[in-house]
Amino acid sequence: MPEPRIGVRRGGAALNRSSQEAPARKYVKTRAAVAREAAAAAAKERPRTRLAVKKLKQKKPVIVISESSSGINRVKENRAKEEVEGIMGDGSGGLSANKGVKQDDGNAAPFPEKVQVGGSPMYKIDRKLGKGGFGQVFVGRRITGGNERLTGAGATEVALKFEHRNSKGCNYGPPYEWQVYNTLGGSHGIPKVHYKGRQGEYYIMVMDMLGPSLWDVWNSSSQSMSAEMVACIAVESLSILEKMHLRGYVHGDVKPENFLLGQPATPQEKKLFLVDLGLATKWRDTSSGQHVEYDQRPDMFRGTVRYASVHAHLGRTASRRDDLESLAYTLIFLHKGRLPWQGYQGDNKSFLVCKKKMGTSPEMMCCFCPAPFKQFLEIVVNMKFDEEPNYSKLISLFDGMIGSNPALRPINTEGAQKVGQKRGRLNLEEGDSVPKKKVRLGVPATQWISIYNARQPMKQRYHYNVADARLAQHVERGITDGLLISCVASCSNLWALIMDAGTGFTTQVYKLSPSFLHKEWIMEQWEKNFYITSIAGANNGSSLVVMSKGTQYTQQSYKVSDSFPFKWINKKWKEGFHVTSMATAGSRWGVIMSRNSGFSDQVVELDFLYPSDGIHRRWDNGYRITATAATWDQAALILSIPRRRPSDETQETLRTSQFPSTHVKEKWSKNLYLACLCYGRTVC
Ligand SMILES: Nc1ncnc2c1ncn2[C@@H]1O[C@H](COP(=O)(O)OP(=O)(O)OP(=O)(O)O)[C@@H](O)[C@H]1O
Repeated sequence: MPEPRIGVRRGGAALNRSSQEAPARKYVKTRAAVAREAAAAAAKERPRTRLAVKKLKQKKPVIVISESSSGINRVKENRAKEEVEGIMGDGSGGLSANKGVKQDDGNAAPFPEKVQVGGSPMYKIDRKLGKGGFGQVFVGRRITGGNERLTGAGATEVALKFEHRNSKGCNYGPPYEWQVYNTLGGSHGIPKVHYKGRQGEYYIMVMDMLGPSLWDVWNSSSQSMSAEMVACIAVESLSILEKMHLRGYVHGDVKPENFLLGQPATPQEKKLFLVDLGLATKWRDTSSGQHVEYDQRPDMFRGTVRYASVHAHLGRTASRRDDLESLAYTLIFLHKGRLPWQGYQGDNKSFLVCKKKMGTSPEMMCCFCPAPFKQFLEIVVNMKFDEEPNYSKLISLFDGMIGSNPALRPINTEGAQKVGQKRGRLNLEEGDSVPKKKVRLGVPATQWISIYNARQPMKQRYHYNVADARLAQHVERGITDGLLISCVASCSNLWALIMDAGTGFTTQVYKLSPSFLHKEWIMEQWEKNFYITSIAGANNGSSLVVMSKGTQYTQQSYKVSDSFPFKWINKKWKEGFHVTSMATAGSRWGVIMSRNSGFSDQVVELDFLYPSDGIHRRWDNGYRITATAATWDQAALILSIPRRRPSDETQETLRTSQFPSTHVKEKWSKNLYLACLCYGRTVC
């Protein structure tokens, strides 16, 4: 069966080494970054749905500790009851897909017998051509007007795409897809829409009638396609995508079901078309001509799980690279007949598929495929968010696999031929003088991630490989020397402890406990006006929680869950909370959010490897890393904009296989101090 898709209509280069040490990543403010910050500041004046940070009245606190089945909170105001939020251990958030948006209109209003919309001829509805998650497509046989033509507005047979007016895609009027067809319809490889309008309960689009989809062809040819056939598909689909991208759109749902051939026994039968523009989005802003801004919302998935790019799974803003990654999976599927992540089921299917995509090296994925498949996959999965694809080069990869006589090719490749003639084919080595770092190695590795901030000179101390029994003596010695704990972490069930003189806290308590996290103790301390300032969890499930007095927090809430709790974080952001600490214990996440955190905005970077590209983009927009945590599978970084900007915004990151003891000393000599620390997945 074709793979269902999920979606709502309308809508860094990491390491090229396994567990070796990574060089320092440094934020240096360039002129371009300053300009981008100014643009971002201007953009902030526009309404944003992202964060609505309400300023709370700073009343004299009345402590109410509230607990319900839904969460653990410390409320420092008289508004306790309405503030109780969060579910401990419900596993919400993470990579959960945006389910339930597809409408099965099985029991919707009956389809009319005849259709006439937007000045079209009258059509009688004939056989069904196909059904997707949003619409149903029928043959429309013209019964008035027109002439005996096979194609065009007066064609005797057209395709009629129906979408029920109550379907999710039509909440705000006609389907969003109509708008996209207005711009793209009739351009190379996109069918033309001749008429559209509403009739009764349905929005109806009258378009060129096409033939079978590539999925149909694959299915009726013993579920495999020859390398030459797939190479032709690659060449032509790349030229279709190139033209679509040139017009500022990404398709967003590239898959075999959405590539249709022309009608059989017509001159179009070997021509390739791309349909279903309902998930298309703009990668380029029409008025400014600028690339759209980067963002990641890990709970936002649009597309079809089997073919979606990893970035789409992770909720990153769609860009040209995503169509190409989906095309790579489409081509491999058509040739090999299977993708390694088929067969996953259940609630966390999207997470498991994404993990498998990340964990399968291009070599593994393309074994038994001709070399261009691997080369293509490698190029597209290593592309940056706003990188312009080198379409000619990508087409060139497959060119050599295709017979030289165009008339004998199983698929027309006219579009690509034109592109090729115009530009001339590129030498494959061209532009490859600087080898790109590969992000997907298929060799997972865990490392320390350490973050350093520029600060006034101060005393800082670190301890690592600390067993439970030795923790107290380190802490006590630190306290005697005027230091308090600023950060804790864990690796191999041993603790790492950072103590310094610059925390601003007045008093501190901490608790080692066999559970993640010790609710009763936390609530007791909340009652005494302590707030959680640092947490760590060990693989054996134990935790170290540090709570302090003298913070600026006015309210605190925490959540423990089995997947990264983005949904909860997003909800708390809207209530004015920000993430102030984060940790993992095995595969569980623990996130602490506080009110009055001193941040004006916050974002998340979550990935199956260290998300270099995303971090650099956030840095350029004024964000700095303020919390990190990682499991064996994923690394998460919280980046925030402080309300009061420090005079020196320098931040550096390091990834090292050993605790970065010598590096820390080097950083100290440059007045850079450890600010966050975690151990977990950084390479995939
Ligand atoms: N112009 C056309 N000519 C012939 N068949 C078509 C045409 N457009 C669509 N179809 C058929 O109808 C099916 C559903 O169409 P389409 O993909 O546009 O609907 P959808 O509801 O948006 O699907 P999806 O669930 O993929 O979003 C296609 O897979 C194809 O088989």
